[in-house]
Amino acid sequence: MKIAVLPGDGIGPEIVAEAVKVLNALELDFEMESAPVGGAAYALTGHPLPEATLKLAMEADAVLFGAVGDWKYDTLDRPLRPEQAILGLRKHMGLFANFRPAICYKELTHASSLKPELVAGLDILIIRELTGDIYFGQPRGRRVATDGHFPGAEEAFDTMRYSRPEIERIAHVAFQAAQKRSKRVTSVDKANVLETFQFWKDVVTEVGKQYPDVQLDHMYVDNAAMQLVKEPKRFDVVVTGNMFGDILSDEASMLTGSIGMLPSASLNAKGQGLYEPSHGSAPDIAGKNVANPLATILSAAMMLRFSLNQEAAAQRIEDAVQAVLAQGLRTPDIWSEGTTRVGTAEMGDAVVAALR
Ligand SMILES: NC(=O)c1ccc[n+]([C@@H]2O[C@H](COP(=O)([O-])OP(=O)(O)OC[C@H]3O[C@@H](n4cnc5c(N)ncnc54)[C@H](O)[C@@H]3O)[C@@H](O)[C@H]2O)c1
Ligand SMILES: CC(C)[C@H](C(=O)O)[C@@H](O)C(=O)O
Ligand SMILES: [Mg+2]
Repeated sequence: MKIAVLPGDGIGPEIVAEAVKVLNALELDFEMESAPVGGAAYALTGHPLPEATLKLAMEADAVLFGAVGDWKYDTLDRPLRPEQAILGLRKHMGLFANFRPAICYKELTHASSLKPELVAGLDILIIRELTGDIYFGQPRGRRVATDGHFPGAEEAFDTMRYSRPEIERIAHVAFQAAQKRSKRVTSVDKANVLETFQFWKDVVTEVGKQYPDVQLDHMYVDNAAMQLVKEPKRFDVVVTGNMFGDILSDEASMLTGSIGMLPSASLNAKGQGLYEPSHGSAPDIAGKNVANPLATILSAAMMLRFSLNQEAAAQRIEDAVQAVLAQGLRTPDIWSEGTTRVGTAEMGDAVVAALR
C-alpha cells in the first residue's frame, strides 16, 4: 500500500508531519512518499501541481494532503496559484464526493462558540459535491459587458452548472451514507432563485424514491446557514453543491470547537481517496507550532477506513484523539480555562502515546 503525502504550504507541513508520526506509530505495512504541492511546488518548479506530483497521487492507494495557499501568491495568474493544485487533484482524480463529518467531542462542548447544550452530542455528516458547480463551470472570465446594468463596463463572470449524472451520483452517496446513520438527508439548495438548484432539487427528489427508508427534506441554503447555528442537531446527512458545501462546512466546523477539528475525505468512483483537513494553510499561524493537527490526524483515520481497508487502525486513531482530549490537552484554538495548552508537535506526540 502506498500513500502519497502532499504537505503543501503554511501550516500544511507541520500538521502533516504529526499525521505521518501517528501513521508510522501504527506499524502497519505501508509506504509513504512525499511530493511538493501548491505554493511550495510553484517555488520549486514553477507550477503548483507538477506532473510528478499528480502522477504520484494518481498511482497511490491514497493521498494525504495538508493545505495549499499563501497570500504572497495571490497576485499570480490564476492557473499558477497554489489553490489550483487542490482543484486540479480533485478534477484529475475525479474526487466528486467530499465527506466532512462535524462531530463535537464531549470534551470540546465548551470550546464551541455556541452554547454547550446546542452542540453536545453533535454528529453531522456534510456531503459536498466536489467537482462541479460554479467552481468548474465554463465559460468564465472577464470581458466588456454588452448588456446588463452597465453596458460597456468591465465585468467578470462564472458559470454555475450541474448535469443530471453529477447530481444523481452524489445523491446516491448521500442516501447510502444516511442508511448507515440516522436515515435522514437534508438537501441544501437555492431552488427559489437558481435554475441549477431547482434541477438539483428535482434530481435529488427522484433519486430519493429509490431509498424509501431514508427521510429526505429540502432546505434553502440561507435557511440552512441559520439552522446550523440555531439547532444543529436537527441535521443528520446534509448534501449540497460545491460552493454551498464549502461555506456550510466551515460554518459547521465551529460547532465542533474549531476548524482545526474538521477532517475530510474526497472519494472518486474507483474508490481512490484524498484526505485533508477542511481548513486551509492558515498563513497567520504557520511555523509557530500552534496549529491544531487533529483534523489532519482524523483525516488519516478516514484514509485508513475508506481507502486502506484498516478499520481497526482508524478506530485506534479516533480513540487516541478522544483520549488526549480527555487528558485535557488542547492546542490554542480549542483551549479553555482548566485545560492544558500544548503545541502542534506535542499534540501529535500525545496522540501517539495514547494509541492502544
Ligand atoms: N484545501 C486547501 O488546501 C485549502 C482550504 C481552505 C483555504 N485554503 C487556502 O488557505 C489560505 C488561507 O485561507 P483562510 O485564512 O481563508 O482559511 P484557513 O482555513 O487557512 O484559516 C482560517 C482561520 O482558521 C485558523 N485555522 C485554520 N486551520 C487551523 C488549525 N489547524 N489550527 C488552528 N487554527 C486554524 C487560521 O489561523 C485562520 O485564523 C488561502 O490561501 C486559501 O486559499 C486552502
Ligand atoms: C482552497 C479552496 C480551493 C478550497 C475550496 O474552496 O474547495 C478550500 O476552501 C476547501 O474547502 O477545501
Ligand atoms: Mg473551504
